[in-house]
This record gives sequence, structure tokens and C-alpha cells, in this order.
Amino acid sequence: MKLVLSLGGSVLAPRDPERVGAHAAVIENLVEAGHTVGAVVGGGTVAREYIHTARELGANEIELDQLGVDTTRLNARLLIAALSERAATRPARDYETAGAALRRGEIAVMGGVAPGQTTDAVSAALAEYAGADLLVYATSVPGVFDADPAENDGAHRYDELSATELVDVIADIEMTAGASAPVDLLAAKIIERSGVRTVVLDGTDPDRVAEVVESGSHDGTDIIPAAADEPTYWAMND
Ligand SMILES: Nc1ncnc2c1ncn2[C@@H]1O[C@H](COP(=O)(O)OP(=O)(O)O)[C@@H](O)[C@H]1O
Ligand SMILES: O=c1ccn([C@@H]2O[C@H](COP(=O)(O)OP(=O)(O)O)[C@@H](O)[C@H]2O)c(=O)[nH]1
Repeated sequence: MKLVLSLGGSVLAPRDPERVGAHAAVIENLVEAGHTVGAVVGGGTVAREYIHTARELGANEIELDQLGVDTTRLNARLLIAALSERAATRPARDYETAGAALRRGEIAVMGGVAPGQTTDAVSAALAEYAGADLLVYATSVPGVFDADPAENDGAHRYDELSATELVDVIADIEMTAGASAPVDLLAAKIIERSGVRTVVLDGTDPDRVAEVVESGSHDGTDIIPAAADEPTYWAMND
């Protein structure tokens, strides 16, 4: 299958070579098994540190986003360093370049693209552009909740959610540079229109990514293209 993997900066823990190596190994194994893989890497704490410092210095939100973009590309280079020669040599800066790499059978790697969004949207756009069979958001929480689980002990995880419902759930999350959301709003809208099958899961253990590709099973949130019935919930502490 053709997979686009969104590796949140929080998950890649860029300064931990073991973690980056483990994610690279899962990607290599998937390619070895015949899958086509595009990976999009987030900015993580390094991006947020730059953004925080520059905000204190008076930078505007577009300047802050641009710092974030540059950091995601540095992190993307770390993933490339851990991948074999099957990977493109540098992070693609646009979808045509990444798509061309995928057509050549390479592992395409991207960071950010433009201010006003996050790598969540880049992942959704690459998935749409490349005609991906599956889009996986490997993030630091086990799916999409009805409230931020970091701030609400009683937050409930959605087992599945339509893309339209996802838009509603995340619409109120702020869009400032460096903001945290399991999937950003633009990504949700792109998923809604593209209909690409999407899963949001806890990707701190890279084996969970391999499992969802190979067996379809996961403990995260399924984003289903068509309008869903009533969303189903799992209590966070179940
Ligand atoms: N409704 C929600 N469901 C899940 N996570 C949420 C929600 N609202 C806010 N968050 C926060 O989003 C964070 C994930 O975003 P982020 O740190 O940007 O991840 P990544 O680095 O994987 O892109 C989580 O730590 C969580 O606290
Ligand atoms: O195409 C992009 C990708 C990223 N960013 C900026 O870079 C930050 C970090 O990227 P991302 O949120 O994807 O990183 P993660 O949440 O995965 O650490 C974002 O908050 C944005 O400010 C951006 O402006 N455009």
C-alpha cells in the first residue's frame, strides 16, 4: 500500500538517536515488504523553543511559523540520516518533488511547507497528492479526544470519527505558531475532501505504525471519510 506517515515532533524526539533509528527501521521494513512510504516530520520541542524565544523578541506569527518550518526540515534531515539510500537525499519542499520521489520508489521525506499551518496539513496534502491508501498520524496521545487530555482527566477518546466531526472537534484549538493539536484544522479539511483513510495513534512506539499498516489494527482514532453515526467514546482511563 501507499502510506503517508506524519511523525509528530513530539514522537520523533529528535535528539534521541535510538528513537529516530527505530522509526527509520520501521519505515525501511515497510518498504522492504513492498509498501511505498512518504514521511512528514514535525518540529517538536526544538521548534517550540525557537518560537518561544522569537515571540519574546517581538517576531510576528508568520516569522514564528517560518522558524517552525525550518526546524521541521532539520528534523526531517535527522530522519533521512537514519534511513538508507532508499530515501531522497533532502527534505522535499513541495508536493511535486515528494510525489516524484515516491513514483521512483524512494522514501519521500518532508518537513513543513508554508506558514499558517503545521506538518499535519502537509501530511494530509501529500496523502491527497500521492493518492495514498492510508494516512497515519503518529502523535504523543492515543488518538483524538473530546478535550485536550493533557488538561482534562475526564477527556474521552474517540474510537472513530468522521472527517467532518473531526473538523468540529478541533475547530476551537488555537492556530498560533507552535500550538499543539492531534491534527490541525487544515489537515482535517483536506482529509474531509480527499477521503483518504486516516488513523491518529500514539506513535511513541514505532511498532504501532507497522501494526496498523500490516494488520489494520490499532488503539487510536479512525477518521472515516463518510459521515459517521454517533461517535463512540472510550474513557481515557479505561
Ligand atoms: N482534542 C484533543 N485530542 C487529543 N489531543 C489534544 C486535543 N487537544 C489538544 N491536544 C494536545 O495535542 C497534543 C499533540 O499535539 P503536538 O504536540 O503538536 O503533537 P505532534 O508533535 O505529534 O504533532 C497532545 O499532547 C495533546 O495534549
Ligand atoms: O508547513 C508548516 C509546518 C510547520 N509550521 C510551523 O512549525 C511549527 C511546528 O510544526 P508542527 O506543529 O508540525 O510540529 P509538531 O507539532 O509535530 O512538533 C508549527 O506550529 C508552525 O508554527 C508551519 O508554519 N508550516
